[in-house]
Amino acid sequence: FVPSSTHISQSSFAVRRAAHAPTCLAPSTTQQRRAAVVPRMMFDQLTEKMAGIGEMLQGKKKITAASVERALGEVKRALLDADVNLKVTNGLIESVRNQAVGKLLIEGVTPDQQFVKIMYDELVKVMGSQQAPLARSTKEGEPVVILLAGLQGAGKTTAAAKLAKFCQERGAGVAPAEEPQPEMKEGEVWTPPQREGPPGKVLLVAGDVYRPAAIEQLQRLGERIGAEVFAPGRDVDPVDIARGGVQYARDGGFDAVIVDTAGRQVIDEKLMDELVKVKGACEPDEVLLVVDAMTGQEAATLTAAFNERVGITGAILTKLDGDSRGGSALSVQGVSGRPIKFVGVGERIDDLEPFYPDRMASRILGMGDIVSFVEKAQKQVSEAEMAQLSQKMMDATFDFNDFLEQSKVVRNMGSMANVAKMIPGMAGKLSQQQMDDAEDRAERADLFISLMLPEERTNPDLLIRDAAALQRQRRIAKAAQVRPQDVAAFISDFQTMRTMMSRMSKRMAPGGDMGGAPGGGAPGPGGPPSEEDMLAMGNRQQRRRAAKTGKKPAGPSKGFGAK
Ligand SMILES: Nc1nc2c(ncn2[C@@H]2O[C@H](COP(=O)(O)OP(=O)(O)OP(=O)(O)O)[C@@H](O)[C@H]2O)c(=O)[nH]1
Repeated sequence: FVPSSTHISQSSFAVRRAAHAPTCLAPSTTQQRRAAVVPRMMFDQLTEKMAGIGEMLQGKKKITAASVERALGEVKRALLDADVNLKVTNGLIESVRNQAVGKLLIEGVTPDQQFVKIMYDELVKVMGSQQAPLARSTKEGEPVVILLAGLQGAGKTTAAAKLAKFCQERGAGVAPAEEPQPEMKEGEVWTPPQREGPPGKVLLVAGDVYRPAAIEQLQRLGERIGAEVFAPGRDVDPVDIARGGVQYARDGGFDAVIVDTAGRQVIDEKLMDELVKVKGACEPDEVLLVVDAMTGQEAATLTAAFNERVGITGAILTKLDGDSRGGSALSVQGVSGRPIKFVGVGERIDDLEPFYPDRMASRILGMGDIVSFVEKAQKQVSEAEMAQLSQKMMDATFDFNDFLEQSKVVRNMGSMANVAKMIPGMAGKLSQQQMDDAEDRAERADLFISLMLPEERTNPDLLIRDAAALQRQRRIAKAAQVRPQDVAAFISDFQTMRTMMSRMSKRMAPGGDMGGAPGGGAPGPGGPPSEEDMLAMGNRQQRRRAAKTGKKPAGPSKGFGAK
């Protein structure tokens, strides 16, 4: 299993369905995608500019004051354009300047690399340096109490359910008090361990009695994740609801209790007072402000205001998938002194991630984020499945069902844009058009496979070598309303990919010339195959094909399923 290359190749290899499939889902999918294009581009702009700044110092022998000033001018513009708070921006620039100017070059490190490293360290620092873990209960044997606050529509109710699911799965914050939180050294990251045994018992408390549908929304979400919801109703005082909810959780042996509260349109004194009282009544271990990333640096100002008025322990930054200009992520800690603990990256219940300053800095600098990419991939595919899959790759028995399964994994990881952002070197490299095309091509590949007979899916040779292979391909093309060549191209590229995967897996397996690590066929110490390896393999194939047919090898391949 090779997460990056396999997934990306499948996505980019797949074919446009929207144009052909008679489905009413296509327009809304496209609309949603378009809606997300503009804001997402804003974050990409920051990444693009950052990449350009490193290039400004390329070829220089040492970092001079003049070159640093020029680069810093660009950094400042990029940060302000991304709506980063002015004070935070100035602090960051000053710090980078102090470190960069006159810095002696480390042997083997170019000035641009050194500058980028300084920038990276400063970005990480500005965002709080380390991942701030969810609090644990301070009272032995009692549930951890988490209070959520925020403005209307920030995503508070959704965040409550997402957090409940996170606590059920990870057991974060629900460990017994006698188990001390590990001491973390500078730069070390603590990730809550995956919970063993039954899921954590989490209670959701419906304390938003003002928005008519808030209680029902929480009940629906609770039902979906199998978490009990404490909801005495809209006529009860929110302070009593919070107190009663926490007591109910204590009596019922819950591991965590999450209290949802009423949203505010603006900072409203009356509701703020009520929040202070709710806090007093439920004595939370954690008070998290849910803020919307779309509001840029406003999210940071709001966090500071709530902290001053109510006292909070951190923030959940939502909708980072929609507008990740960076302004909010980069400003919250610096302006409010409170860390971002989680980020919301989509509307689905699983779309909540702990916030890692280092990974975010990598993304901003366009260095990609292989760590969270692999983590996400691992969550989707169990180790046993990975071992089975890599065996299939080695034996070249990877079939169309496996292909579909893999496509599903990629989809579950998010949009093509999100996946691409996490791969080093890919961030900012693909245009929106290219990503849309890749997603559409993947959908069309799925369509072709859905039109195959079960025996064709498990035995691709029926579509490749069988006497009736051409007839079978034509049948699929007709049903999909595409040209037979389109199906033929897809199948031929599938076969090429299968052969390539088999060779690659063998090379990476223990004893192979790329010396893979034991188990699962994951890339070994030699790392994943290089681009040259991939090309060499493609060329070898072309040469072999050319030798067979007596024709000269064609130019560079246009890719799987390309028209
Ligand atoms: N794209 C995206 N949408 C989100 C995210 N979090 C929440 N939303 C959406 O934002 C909208 C508002 O979310 P709610 O959870 O209802 O907001 P709320 O803060 O509870 O609203 P009030 O109760 O009015 O204060 C919903 O449509 C959610 O699906 C996220 O991380 N990404």
